[in-house]
Amino acid sequence: MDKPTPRPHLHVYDDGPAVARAFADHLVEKLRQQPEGPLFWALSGGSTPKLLFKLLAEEYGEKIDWSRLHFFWGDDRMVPYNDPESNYGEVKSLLFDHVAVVEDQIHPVPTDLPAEEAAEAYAATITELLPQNSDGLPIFDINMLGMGGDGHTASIFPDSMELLTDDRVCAVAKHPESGQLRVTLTGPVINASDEVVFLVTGGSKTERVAQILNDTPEGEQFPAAHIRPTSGNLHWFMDRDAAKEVK
Ligand SMILES: O=C1O[C@H](COP(=O)(O)O)[C@@H](O)[C@H](O)[C@H]1O
Repeated sequence: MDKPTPRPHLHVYDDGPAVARAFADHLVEKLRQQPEGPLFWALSGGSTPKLLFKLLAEEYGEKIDWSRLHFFWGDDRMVPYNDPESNYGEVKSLLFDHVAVVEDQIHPVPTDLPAEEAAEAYAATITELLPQNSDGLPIFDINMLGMGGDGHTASIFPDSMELLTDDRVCAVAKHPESGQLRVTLTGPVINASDEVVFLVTGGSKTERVAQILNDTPEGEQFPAAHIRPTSGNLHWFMDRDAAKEVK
């Protein structure tokens, strides 16, 4: 018999800033519980992470041993690092420029390469640096994700569900409306993470969150519903608006 999928841990706070603070505290606690060694963190873009990076820079500079953190991205857009669309560029200006991170431990997607080459090079970097599970998949300690209003996560969109089972570490994705190219971690890699944490806020996500977390048949068509780490450590940090219709 298949093992039942454990229920995600749901955490609901008043608003986006409270969600960002709760995640920052969660990170501090994770470092405390795992007091030695590196912590491999896959970051995401999005509105709530922006609040998080600003908060970490302003209030957590001294609370975190930054030398233990190794930074990667769950997805990034194929734009220069100084483009406002760059997920890496955002973290650099909001966080890395203000705290004692170790430069050599920051691993952005090499967006100066053509997209397919960038995906392959990024997969090679991740494979070289991270520990692997028995299936040869890299293990991120924390994979932080957002969810778009269309149910996408990382850059796995509803029209490219095959990326949820792709056997590569990274793949090229295309935004369904703008056609913008991106590099994303694939589903098996996200699900091999020791812990996955969604940060989702705002009333524009209420219906999608309910479809996914209430286990409705409609929810299955959205990539975010298929993120079920084999470790069982799945957390959804939400504000009241996003979680309003979760039963
Ligand atoms: O395109 C992206 O969007 C998602 C969700 O962002 P949000 O602003 O709706 O929270 C994000 O997780 C992903 O990294 C980003 O590239």
